[in-house]
Amino acid sequence: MSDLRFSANLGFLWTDRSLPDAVRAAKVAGFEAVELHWPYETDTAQLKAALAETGLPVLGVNTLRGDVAAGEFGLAAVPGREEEARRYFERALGYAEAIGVANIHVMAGKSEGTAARQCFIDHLRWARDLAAPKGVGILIEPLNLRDVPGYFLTDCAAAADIVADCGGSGIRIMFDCYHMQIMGGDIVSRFQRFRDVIGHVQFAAVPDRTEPDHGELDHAWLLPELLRAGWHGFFGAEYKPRGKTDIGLNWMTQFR
Ligand SMILES: O=C(O)[C@H](O)C(=O)CO
Ligand SMILES: [Mg+2]
Repeated sequence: MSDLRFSANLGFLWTDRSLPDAVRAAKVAGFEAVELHWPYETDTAQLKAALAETGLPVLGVNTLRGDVAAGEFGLAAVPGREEEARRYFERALGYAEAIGVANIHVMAGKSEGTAARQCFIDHLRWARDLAAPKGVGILIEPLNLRDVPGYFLTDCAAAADIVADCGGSGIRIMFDCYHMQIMGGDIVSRFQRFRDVIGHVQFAAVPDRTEPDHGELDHAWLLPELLRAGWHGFFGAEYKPRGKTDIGLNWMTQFR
């Protein structure tokens, strides 16, 4: 593999296997890290064993979204839901400590306005102060409004302001090229502008969020360009395979 290091997002990849077996599959495919969405039903001992066996680090887990059937997508920026949001964070932190996870993605939820922003900031400060002594960082991710109408956080500038208002340390932006392209594009200059507060990068084809081998974004150009723009971390493959995950992995060969 070139200088690019890839992380397999197991919320989308190898979902036909148990999570421990998905970790093993990621290792065989050449990924150098994994990231999870909501692994909470998976036994931590079994997951830990697969991680130890493969040596893959876990870059992140998400806080729970709430009542998904009712359209909820996180609670951290939803006034009136503060206690539940804190319980979700504590659950994520407990799981992160049990298996060893670098970051928790705190999901903001659907809301708007100054009360929602203040609610999010209060939650993030509290969460960061709880997680930092345990060596766990916080990520916040602007999402696109086409997939998640009404989501509170949709824009890097707003996310960077929130990080600053939280005091700057321990909280970073998850820069997902898929969402960024849908919410205005200009990905490389946006990355450069917010580089100092970016803590993870993800990608997928736009517009269909499948393998990064077609569509609006030329990943063979974009990902090395982000390295040139100063990114030193992993690139999270957060796409929904068109078929079996293994069959769609040819996109990786262009980076070898
Ligand atoms: O959908 C995404 O891009 C996220 O990274 C996520 O974790 C859940 O929405
Ligand atoms: Mg993402």
